[in-house]
Amino acid sequence: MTTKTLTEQTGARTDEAASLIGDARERIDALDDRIIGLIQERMAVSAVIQEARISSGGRRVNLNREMDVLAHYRDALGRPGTALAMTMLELCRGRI
Ligand SMILES: C=C(O[C@@H]1C=C(C(=O)O)C=C[C@H]1O)C(=O)O
Repeated sequence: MTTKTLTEQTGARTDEAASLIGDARERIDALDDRIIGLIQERMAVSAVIQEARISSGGRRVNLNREMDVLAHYRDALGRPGTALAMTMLELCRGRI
């Protein structure tokens, strides 16, 4: 097995930049772990709401609420925020 140098792994052209990128990527990996954990927590909370609504005779999906969630993400992150929220809603309530 050949081990790549940090410079090869990062695409940087100097050791200084490679070191900075290596450190920053560790932070990104840690942030991604937290984001994934938060999404999983959100999925569990969303499931509780959906089950309560279905048990009460209602529907799984509530489109008015989903519009508010989409607007929240769009206002914070712009147009890509809408796409992100749509993916997250699909994770939380499945495809409709
Ligand atoms: C969680 C709910 O149920 C569903 C899931 C939603 C979500 O994950 O944000 C939003 C609306 C509903 O389609 C809710 O009504 O709040």
